Amino acid sequence: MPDVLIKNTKIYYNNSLQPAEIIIEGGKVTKIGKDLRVSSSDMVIDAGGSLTLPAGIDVHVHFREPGMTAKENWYTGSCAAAAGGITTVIDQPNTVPPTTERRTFEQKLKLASRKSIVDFGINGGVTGNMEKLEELWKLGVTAFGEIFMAESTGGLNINEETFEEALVEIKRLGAFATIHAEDEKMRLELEELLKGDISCEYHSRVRPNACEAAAVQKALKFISELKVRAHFCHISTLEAIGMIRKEKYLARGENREPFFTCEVTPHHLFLSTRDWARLGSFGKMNPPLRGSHSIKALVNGINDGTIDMVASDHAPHLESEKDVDIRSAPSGVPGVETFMPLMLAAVRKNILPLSRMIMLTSWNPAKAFGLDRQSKGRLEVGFDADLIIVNPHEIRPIRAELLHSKAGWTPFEGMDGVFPQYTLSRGEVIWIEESINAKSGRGNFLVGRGNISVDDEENPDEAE
Ligand SMILES: NC(=O)N[C@@H](CC(=O)O)C(=O)O
Ligand SMILES: [Zn+2]
Ligand SMILES: [Zn+2]
Repeated sequence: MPDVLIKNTKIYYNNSLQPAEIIIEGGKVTKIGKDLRVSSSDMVIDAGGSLTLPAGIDVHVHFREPGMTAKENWYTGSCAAAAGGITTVIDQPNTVPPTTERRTFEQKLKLASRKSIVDFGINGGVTGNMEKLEELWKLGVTAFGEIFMAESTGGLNINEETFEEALVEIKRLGAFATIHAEDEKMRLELEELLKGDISCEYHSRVRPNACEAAAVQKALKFISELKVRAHFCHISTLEAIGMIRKEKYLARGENREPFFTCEVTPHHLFLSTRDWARLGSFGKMNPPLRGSHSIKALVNGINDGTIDMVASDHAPHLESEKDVDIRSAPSGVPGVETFMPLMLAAVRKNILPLSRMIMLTSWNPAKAFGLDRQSKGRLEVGFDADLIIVNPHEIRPIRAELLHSKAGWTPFEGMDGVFPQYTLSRGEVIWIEESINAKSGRGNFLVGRGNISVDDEENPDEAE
């Protein structure tokens, strides 16, 4: 008897939506068909004609634990993820203490394993800790970074020399670098020049498009010289999109995969410098809100394949912390729970096709971050049953009071969202009828590629 039968649903298959039934056994999808003639199962979900889609994989969250648990913790952050249709997250290293060595990695792993209700990866931080990268990689970090080329929350930014050294070491390890690309020197110069500017828009001026473009250019140079696998976090500008498009075009010309991937956030897609008036210091994040030309370029980039994935950069801060003058406010906005709802609403509005949205939120992140190895990222037989069931016609305004992050507010208040009716993680229903249905700690650690014991297990013949 199957564990779960999803019936009366539609899936996206062969370029169209098709009626389907799905059987889940042992946490994996084991059968998909039009009419599977199953007489009984432990659990039957009648989807009532709604869609079943792969759940989201969010490769960029800041769950703030250890050290900043007033803002978020692994339980609240993962509940927000589940309620928003995300079943896999990758946590960033700028916690307190930062995840830059064995001790702090193990501390975070323990906390996350005890509390998370969704599966998770943990990234390793890059500061001056060159001699620690190997141990972190072997412990199973998913990737290194986000490596901060400029100042942001946590103050983990490094200079150009250290950045290059880190990429050399990451290449040596056969690992993967994720990069927060903004130019610190330019930011500091502009900070000096814009001293008298006390408007909120100041934050967009002190980190202008050129600030991101300069850093992306430098990083691209190192990446292609070293041929190191890399990923650009939260790309936000017309200029950066142009450079990335060109590099990918050159790679195609040489008949090879590009060395890098990139992500864009929902806040850079759906908010703009026009929102400064509404959001004030709550609109402060790095990179900052951009103008309409950049937003058009991002939309083009997600449609033409220049952008590989969407990630939330969920960076919760409390209302009391944000509600101060623009210079004192911390940078970052919450977004893990609104990520999929905003993307699904964008599909409804024909901003992008459903097929592209599925790629951007599940398969592409799984592939880039090596989670395909762990059966993540597809609604297909043999893959983990990480699924959402959604009615795409059910658009409702986003309301902070209904969200689960400790942040308690959202920059997307009142905007349209399509929320999941069900979220399943490895076949378990963890979100149903507007409530969480999961024990803390049910989430699994997705050990990274560098962990030797994993490789030994998977390829016993190849072990040295
Ligand atoms: N995006 C932000 O503005 N803030 C992030 C850090 C980061 O991603 O730069 C945070 O951790 O608060
Ligand atoms: Zn960042
Ligand atoms: Zn971030």
